[in-house]
Amino acid sequence: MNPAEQPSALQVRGLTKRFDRPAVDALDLTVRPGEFYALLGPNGAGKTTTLRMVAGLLRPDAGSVSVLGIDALADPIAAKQITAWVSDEPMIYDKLTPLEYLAFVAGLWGIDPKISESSAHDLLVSLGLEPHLHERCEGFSKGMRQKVALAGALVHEPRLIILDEPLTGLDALSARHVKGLLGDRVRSGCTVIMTTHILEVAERMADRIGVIASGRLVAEGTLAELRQQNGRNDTSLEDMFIALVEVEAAAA
Ligand SMILES: Nc1ncnc2c1ncn2[C@@H]1O[C@H](COP(=O)(O)OP(=O)(O)OP(=O)(O)O)[C@@H](O)[C@H]1O
Repeated sequence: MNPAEQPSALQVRGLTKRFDRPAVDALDLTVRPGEFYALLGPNGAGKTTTLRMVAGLLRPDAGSVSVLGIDALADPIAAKQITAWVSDEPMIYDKLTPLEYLAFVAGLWGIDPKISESSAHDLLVSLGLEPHLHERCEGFSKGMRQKVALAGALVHEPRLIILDEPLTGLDALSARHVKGLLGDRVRSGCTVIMTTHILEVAERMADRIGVIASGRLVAEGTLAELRQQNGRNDTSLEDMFIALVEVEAAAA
């Protein structure tokens, strides 16, 4: 397919969710196929709520979500088959070992165990879990559980990988493993959308960065484009982020 005809990896239009006040406010967002997209924003900006709606875990009040051309609200199962969602509060089955957990998830997706076994093994090894493959998850630290949950989310070879704060609480080596794995997936054509409060990660890894404040996209672009929009070439992402968020807070 001509790249110009390829559907967006994610296209969100007018996405809205209100709790006691608007959490996501008529949000438009487009992420291109094969892009590493970092979503930044202050606490309570609406990042998780947005991504939970995209992943089909929360029904929007209004708006549309399209994942690689699939209308995710009209056909949530088709959208979920090509999407991975990794929450910041991983849930795994404690009584299973990482290999058993991945075999269980592969079974849910109907994947042939002969195929899933070796890819599950490779996935867990790439995340540094080789010494723990046969230990029950109940004794695992939060970071180890996060990595098992990430591996589980990738078992069905999703084309769009959505992660909420995947690096929080990981030690330096684990963070490197996760970043390496995500980088590999992007190089093989997957799209990654990730929220993070670690601006250095966004700066280093993301092709484009979106900044959300009060449920709206207030800035978007490559780091160079964000600097240009800000009118300064020497500004750090942290300075730009704080300036954007302060402007939004003053306007609210
Ligand atoms: N289930 C819920 N019930 C009521 N309010 C909610 C619920 N989920 C989120 N909110 C509210 O919606 C707003 C957006 O929250 P959200 O978790 O999306 O922000 P966030 O950008 O992910 O923040 P953080 O960086 O702190 O994780 C907040 O004001 C939050 O209190």
